[in-house]
Amino acid sequence: MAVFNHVSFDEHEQVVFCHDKESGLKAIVAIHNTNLGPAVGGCRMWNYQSDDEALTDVLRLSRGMTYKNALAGLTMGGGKSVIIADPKRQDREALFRAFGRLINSLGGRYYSAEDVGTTTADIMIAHEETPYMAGLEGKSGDPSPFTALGTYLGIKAAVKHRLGLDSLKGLKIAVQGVGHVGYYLCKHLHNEGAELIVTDIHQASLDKVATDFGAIVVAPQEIYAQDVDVYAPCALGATLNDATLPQLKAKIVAGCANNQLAEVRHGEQLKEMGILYAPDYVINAGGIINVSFEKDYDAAKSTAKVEEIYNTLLKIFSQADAQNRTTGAVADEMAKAIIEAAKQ
Ligand SMILES: NC(=O)C1=CN([C@@H]2O[C@H](COP(=O)(O)OP(=O)(O)OC[C@H]3O[C@@H](n4cnc5c(N)ncnc54)[C@H](O)[C@@H]3O)[C@@H](O)[C@H]2O)C=CC1
Ligand SMILES: O=C(O)CCC(=O)C(=O)O
Repeated sequence: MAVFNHVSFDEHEQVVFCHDKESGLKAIVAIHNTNLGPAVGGCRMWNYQSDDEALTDVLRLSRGMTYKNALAGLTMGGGKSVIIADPKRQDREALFRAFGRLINSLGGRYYSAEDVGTTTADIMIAHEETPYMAGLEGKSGDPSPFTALGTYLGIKAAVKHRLGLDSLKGLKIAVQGVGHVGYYLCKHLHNEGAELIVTDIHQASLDKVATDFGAIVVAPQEIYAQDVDVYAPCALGATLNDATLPQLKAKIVAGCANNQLAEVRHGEQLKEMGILYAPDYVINAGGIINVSFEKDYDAAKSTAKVEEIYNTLLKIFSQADAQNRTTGAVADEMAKAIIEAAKQ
């Protein structure tokens, strides 16, 4: 397993592999860039099929956090951690205590938080072993509702730009993944009168959105080809790839999942297809923005900053049109300028 020659290695500052025999913890922490401040990004717990798959994920996710934090105007660098384990695992205390000790050993270069497969309860356990945890209960808490708010506003910005509409009323929106963020997102969309088509691999989550918001449920492999206005990827990454792009009928792709494009060229393909893509790390910054307010937490201030995502996206969309470039290329350029300026 190569690290420095890995296809997703992007001059990461530090990659730490950890094993704890007693708890069985196997984790990787990737600190991508700290120009803007200590690295901050959540911890994902997943049944990775191999160490290499976990490494790829943490390298890609941590890079995304650097760009996300920069473009959201936060004084935080980018990092992420992954735990190789079943996310449904029941005995979690020893595991997250060991994880907390791992994070503590990094001395504050990286702060962790909740992500796919982890909960704020896990984060609170780890916090007993280290101060370097964010999204704490009683402080900023679960970032998911704020990620959902930002994603909802990002969908509205994309609809405004691509369809010229101020409301989502009557629009059809396909949501892939109705977990922590997906559920709250569906609530916003439903409240504004959108028609929802959803999928997930977890039946109880599907039942809940069907009951609460009248969503139509389809099988996971059927979500891409739905005749909808917006496709919102809200599960795992790399779902925009060679197999799925030809199926898309949506005019807009805008969702909260990290690393939606399998490769950069899939962003170019979306542009050629006339599909407006809201860059993932811009539209899904609501959670990390909320986490950034952890100290002296103020929900109103956090909400106001999350609302800025709407205008940031409109600016990216307009610039991409004017320069005939992909939205991803424009967002990357803006983020890189901020990261470089911080270095100076
Ligand atoms: N929680 C947060 O505040 C943030 C989350 N994100 C990203 O948003 C995405 C969702 O995050 P959460 O809602 O927190 O995670 P979650 O784990 O609560 O929800 C993900 C959902 O996707 C479903 N899923 C997994 N594979 C699937 C498949 N092949 N087809 C359909 N559904 C599938 C899962 O069953 C689960 O219900 C992730 O990519 C995460 O990295 C990004 C920024 C912040
Ligand atoms: O909101 C979170 O879960 C923490 C930040 C993060 O990991 C993310 O934005 O992907």
